[in-house]
Amino acid sequence: MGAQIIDGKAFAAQVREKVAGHVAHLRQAHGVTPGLAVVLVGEDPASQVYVRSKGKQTVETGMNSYEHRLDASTGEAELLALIEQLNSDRDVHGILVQLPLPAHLNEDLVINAIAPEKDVDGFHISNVGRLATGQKAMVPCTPLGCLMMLREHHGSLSGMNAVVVGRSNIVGKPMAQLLLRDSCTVTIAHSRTKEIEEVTRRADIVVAAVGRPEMVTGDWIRPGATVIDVGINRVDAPEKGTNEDGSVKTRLVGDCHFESCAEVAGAITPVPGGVGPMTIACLLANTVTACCRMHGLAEPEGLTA
Ligand SMILES: Nc1nc2c(c(=O)[nH]1)N[C@@H](CN(C=O)c1ccc(C(=O)N[C@@H](CCC(=O)O)C(=O)O)cc1)CN2
Repeated sequence: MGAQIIDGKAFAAQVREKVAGHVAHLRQAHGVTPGLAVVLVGEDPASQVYVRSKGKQTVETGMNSYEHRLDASTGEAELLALIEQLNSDRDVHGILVQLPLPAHLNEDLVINAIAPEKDVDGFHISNVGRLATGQKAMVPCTPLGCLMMLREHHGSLSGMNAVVVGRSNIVGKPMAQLLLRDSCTVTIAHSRTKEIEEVTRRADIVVAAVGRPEMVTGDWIRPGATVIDVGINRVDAPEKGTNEDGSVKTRLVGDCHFESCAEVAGAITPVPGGVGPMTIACLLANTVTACCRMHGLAEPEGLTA
């Protein structure tokens, strides 16, 4: 393995430290405590873990955490009424609705009901448009985390060739916008891209966000390129044996085949411990940013796009 490992866990800890420092300053100098409201509908086990972790880290960094857990059968009107209440609550600076929502709820409708200035996920159509047109926006947490790691690793990204594999609204598209804003030459590749390996082989930076386990292999990567793996896929791991109930044990893998990519790349993020931890750290950063913007205060340095 030749590649340097980009340690997202350690980098996320640094981001949280910066967030905590700025929160302490806001409280002492301005008497303001940022507050984050997280809404979870239903009992999806992974979502429950993420929401618990968000609440814990919010409190650990000195902010107020407001958790709203709603039954899986909650109707749209009830959810929208809660969002309306949080929109007008002056103690709440950030609002996040954990995704995925149960199938009977319209995700776009719900997200667009959040006040754009409190939309710490950066998913509201107004923030999407502002990002695309180079205006001040709330930026989606996962792409923001990737950008922070790339800036830390490379310094300037100006003039680099970046290929984003995946075109989702949550990661692929905003990632491409952020790289463009940092003056990269950006290509978005996807499942229909012809000779995709040749496209990625031209890249100085490959961001893989397709949701397909280990799709990107070492022969897709230009020697020395930086690989950011956004995928978090749980796959069977028969080599680890079975659980007490007889089911096969599992392991997490990214969208990149780690071993073969790491042979060729100059730097790579692992899964787990790469992009994932940065997602929650950037949520905390966005909450502080939203709070500062709402109160007309200086934004923390190094925590925004
Ligand atoms: N409203 C939102 N919903 C969802 C988002 C989001 O950004 N906003 N992202 C994901 C889930 N997510 C946060 O919500 C998230 C996913 C993964 C991790 C993480 O740290 N992963 C670890 C591995 C964890 C494990 O062992 O299972 C890692 O990669 O090291 C954090 C947050 C979907 N929903």
